[in-house]
Amino acid sequence: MVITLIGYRGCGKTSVARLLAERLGWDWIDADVVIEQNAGQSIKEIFDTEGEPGFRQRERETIHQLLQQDQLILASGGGAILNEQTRTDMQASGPVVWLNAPAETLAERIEADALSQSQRPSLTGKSISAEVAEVLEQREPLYRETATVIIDAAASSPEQIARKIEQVITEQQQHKHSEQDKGNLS
Ligand SMILES: Nc1ncnc2c1ncn2[C@@H]1O[C@H](COP(=O)(O)OP(=O)(O)OP(=O)(O)O)[C@@H](O)[C@H]1O
Ligand SMILES: O=C(O)C1=C[C@@H](O)[C@@H](O)[C@H](O)C1
Ligand SMILES: [Mg+2]
Repeated sequence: MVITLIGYRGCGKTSVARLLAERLGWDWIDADVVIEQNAGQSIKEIFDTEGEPGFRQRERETIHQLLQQDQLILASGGGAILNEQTRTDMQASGPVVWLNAPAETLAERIEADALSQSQRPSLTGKSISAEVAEVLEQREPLYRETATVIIDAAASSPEQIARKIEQVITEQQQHKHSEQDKGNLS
């Protein structure tokens, strides 16, 4: 089983993936980092040389591979859910957790993170706050549709969020098993 974290840049996927993996004793990995390692280029360089379509193809292939692992927390890229096959692959591999936060919170976090800004290409050429508002609105239905768990990622710390995810997923698994037991008895 793989637990996949989805959500816009700055929602906390990397921070929470590490903490959740520690709690469960699982591995964690960041899809963006694997894409960069495989390409030997930064995401910005991939966008420059291959355009967004080239990056998206690499992203789809990388996530497909990573989802073959077991006991893994996968921090996906902010736009990974744009691909239908990736959405289906994520759901088939285990719980998909959307870290949901308002556009203003995301923009504040992205603006405060100089490293992220230098390494991540602009998607629209607009200011960060205008881009987050516009792109989040487009993607929100896809995050919602793909998620099997939705978590408020603005109101609490990464530690609290990791604890909450563990709790919700454990409850969902217990429910699934008790439904299967009922099916086996009937
Ligand atoms: N729950 C939180 N409360 C406050 N700050 C947070 C929270 N989660 C993450 N942050 C901060 O927001 C920034 C972005 O977090 P992080 O890198 O984990 O997000 P991400 O979803 O992996 O972003 P990206 O898509 O750019 O990789 C970091 O500076 C992190 O410390
Ligand atoms: O939101 C997006 O489309 C992106 C988010 C990042 O995680 C990277 O995957 C890349 O910069 C694209
Ligand atoms: Mg990250």
